[in-house]
Formats: sequence, structure tokens, C-alpha cells
Amino acid sequence: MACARQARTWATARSFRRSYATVQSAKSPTAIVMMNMGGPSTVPEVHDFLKNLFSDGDLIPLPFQRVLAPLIAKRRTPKIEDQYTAIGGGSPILRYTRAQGEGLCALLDELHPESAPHKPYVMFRYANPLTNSTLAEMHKDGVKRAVAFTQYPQYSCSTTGSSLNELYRKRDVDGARGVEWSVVDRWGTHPGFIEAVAQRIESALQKFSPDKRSDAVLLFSAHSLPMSVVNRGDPYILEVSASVSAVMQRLGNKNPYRLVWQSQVGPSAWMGMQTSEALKGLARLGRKEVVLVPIAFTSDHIETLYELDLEYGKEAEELGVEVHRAESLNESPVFIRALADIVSAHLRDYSASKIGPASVQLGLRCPGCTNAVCGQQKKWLAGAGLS
Ligand SMILES: C=CC1=C(C)c2cc3[nH]c(cc4nc(cc5[nH]c(cc1n2)c(C)c5CCC(=O)O)C(CCC(=O)O)=C4C)c(C)c3C=C
Ligand SMILES: [Fe+2]
Ligand SMILES: [Fe+2]
Repeated sequence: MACARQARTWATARSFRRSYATVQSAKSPTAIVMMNMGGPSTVPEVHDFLKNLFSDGDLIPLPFQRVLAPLIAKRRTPKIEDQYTAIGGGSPILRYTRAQGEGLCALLDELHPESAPHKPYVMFRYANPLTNSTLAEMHKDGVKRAVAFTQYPQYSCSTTGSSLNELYRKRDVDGARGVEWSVVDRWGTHPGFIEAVAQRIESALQKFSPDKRSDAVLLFSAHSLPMSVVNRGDPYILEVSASVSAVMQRLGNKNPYRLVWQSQVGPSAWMGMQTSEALKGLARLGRKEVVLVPIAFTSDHIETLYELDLEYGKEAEELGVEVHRAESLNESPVFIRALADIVSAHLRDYSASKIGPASVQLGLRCPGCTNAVCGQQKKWLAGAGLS
């Protein structure tokens, strides 16, 4: 009985807090915070991007991280600079994320007028705009309600988890403090996302001559994960697999397919099979028509434009394999509509108290997790992120 009474009191307090915040934020925008890793927009920004990336203990825990991270970044910079030069002089992720955010907020104003106006903010983990500068912008705009919206469709502690941990560390900074936060932390099987990917695959299939089309192998390719992360119970592999299954179902399972993994870094064991090995293996088995499908990242980046297109493209040519890559989602209107639907449903269900500020799944730490910040971040978000 006492428990039920306590739960009712909490529910009333939360509902009061929400309506109070809504009245307070009558004139300030609802912030839709587009979280992602980011990328260097120009070649001279590569070094700082890598330094930030190797300094992130949630992604790559290193002994003596503060000392080692700058050294590793410096050593790796020339190679990665060459890759960004080869794809046109920088990462297009900021441009695409801004376009996606603007498109989705324009739709959201119609889909969920109760929380309008909606304003997109980009919050990158390793490249500008970084967390602090985004929070400063939100503070300037007087934001009181914000949705932290991960742009990774499938959840991993090394990606979305890292961005949320960083937000938690900055919870007392102006722009974050006193803001009512909620989180969209994964959406890898949302029908709109699946539809957008399926349409990209259908366009790629059209590039084969009709007699070869149904033989083409759909090779879904996602960024790999170190086995140490997989083995502590990270949900990413499962969630990417679920996306692939949903896309195949939408396509009516008309083509054979495999899910393979790319972009492993360093000498430790990573999730396989590697994409380049799979291409070689398929060629050996006489499968000479392949569609490469990026499934875990929605905008172009070095893994699509350099690794898939240039590196594997050349490899495929040598192997005599006809490869077409499914275009990244980038500014696909079907995809932008999906983003708007995802946030609109979240805002509706949250304001009706049907869901909490974070998903039930986000509340569960990986069974093998030893990162204390993950636990603190989840507790903070479960309390509506109010400091
Ligand atoms: C869903 C996507 C990604 C996961 C999961 C991921 C995990 C992960 N990555 C590293 C190490 C590096 N990743 C690097 C670049 C990079 N990573 C992703 C995406 C995921 N990473 C992207 C899209 C990019 C490229 C960014 C771009 O603008 O193109 C790099 C830097 C490049 C390099 O030095 O090779 C490193 C390092 C780890 C260790 C990891 C899981 C723990
Ligand atoms: Fe990565
Ligand atoms: Fe985890």
C-alpha cells in the first residue's frame, strides 16, 4: 500500500514538473539534439578529431589515456588525412546532420504542434560542434525541454553510450542544467528507417542487368566491434542483426544476404567476418554480383566513401565482381520523415506519461559493464535528467 501511495506521489510530482516545464517553455524551442560522433569537416581538423576519439575512455579505454591518446592520434593522423583528402577534403556528416535536423523539425512542428517550435541542435562527440558549444547555444536560446536523439540507429555503449555519458558529465553546465531531458536511444527496426534502407537497396539492384539481378548477394556491412565489447554483453550486434532481418523481410527475401563487419582498428580480436574477406570469399565461390549496404551509419563518411567505394571497389574490380553500393540515407525524404515520426511518437508518449524519459532497455547496463559512469548516467536520465 505504502509503495503504491509513493508511486502515485512520484507520478503526480513528475506530471506537475512536466506541465510546469511546458508552461515555462511556452516561448523557448523544444531542442532536438542530434547526437553522433561527427567527423572532420576539413583535412586540418583530422588531428583534433582523432585526439578526441582516442581520449574517449568509453570508446577506447587505454592505460595512461591522457598521455597515450595524443601520441596515437599524432601517429595515425597522416594516414587518415590521406583518406579524407581522397573523399573530397573532409567529412560531409555536419552538412547532412544539419539538413536532417532541419527537415525533421519542420515536420515535427506539424506532427506535434503541442511542443512547437522545435529546433535542431547538432552535438558531436569528437568534432565540432562538441557538447559544450551546443549546450552554450541551447542556453542562449533559453531551452528548457530537450530530446537527446541518437543518430546511431542501433545502440552500442561505445557510440550512443559514449555520447550520453558525455552529456551526463556536462549535466551542470549552462544549457544542460535545469533542462528537462528525455532520450531516443535506438530505432534500428523503425518501419520508416527500414523502408528508407530498402528503397536504397532497390535502386542499387536496378543497376544490374535484369538477368543477374535476382542472383545479387546483399552484403550488409556495419562497423565492427572489439570482441571484448561484444563479450561484455553490448547489444549492438543483436540490434544490427535485427535491422538486417527487418530490411530483408520488407524486401520479400528475394535475394541472398549476409551481415559482415568492417573498419576494425588495431591488433585485438574484432567481430567478423570482415567485409573485404567476404568479398573475396564470394568471388571464390562464383558469386560475382554484390550490393554493399551500409546499415549502421546513416550519413556518408570515410567508411562508405573511402573503405567501401574506393578500397573495396578496387578490390572487387580485381576479383571480377560487379559491386554496387546502396546509397547512404543522407537527405532521403523517406528517412527524414522516419526521423520525424520517431521523435513525434516519443514526444507524444512521453507527455502522456506512457513512457519514461529513457527506454526500459537503456536502463539495463551490459552484464559485464565495469564503467561506473554508465550506471550514473542511467540513474540521472531515469530521473528525467533534472539536476
Ligand atoms: C556504428 C558505428 C560505429 C561503431 C559501433 C564504432 C565503434 C568503434 N570505433 C572504434 C575506433 C575508431 N572508429 C573510427 C572512425 C569511425 N567510427 C565510426 C563508427 C563506429 N565506430 C565511423 C563512422 C568512423 C569514421 C568517421 C568518419 O567521419 O568517417 C576511428 C578513426 C579512424 C581511424 O583511425 O581508423 C577509430 C580509431 C572503436 C575502438 C570502436 C568500438 C569500441
Ligand atoms: Fe569507429
Ligand atoms: Fe555497456
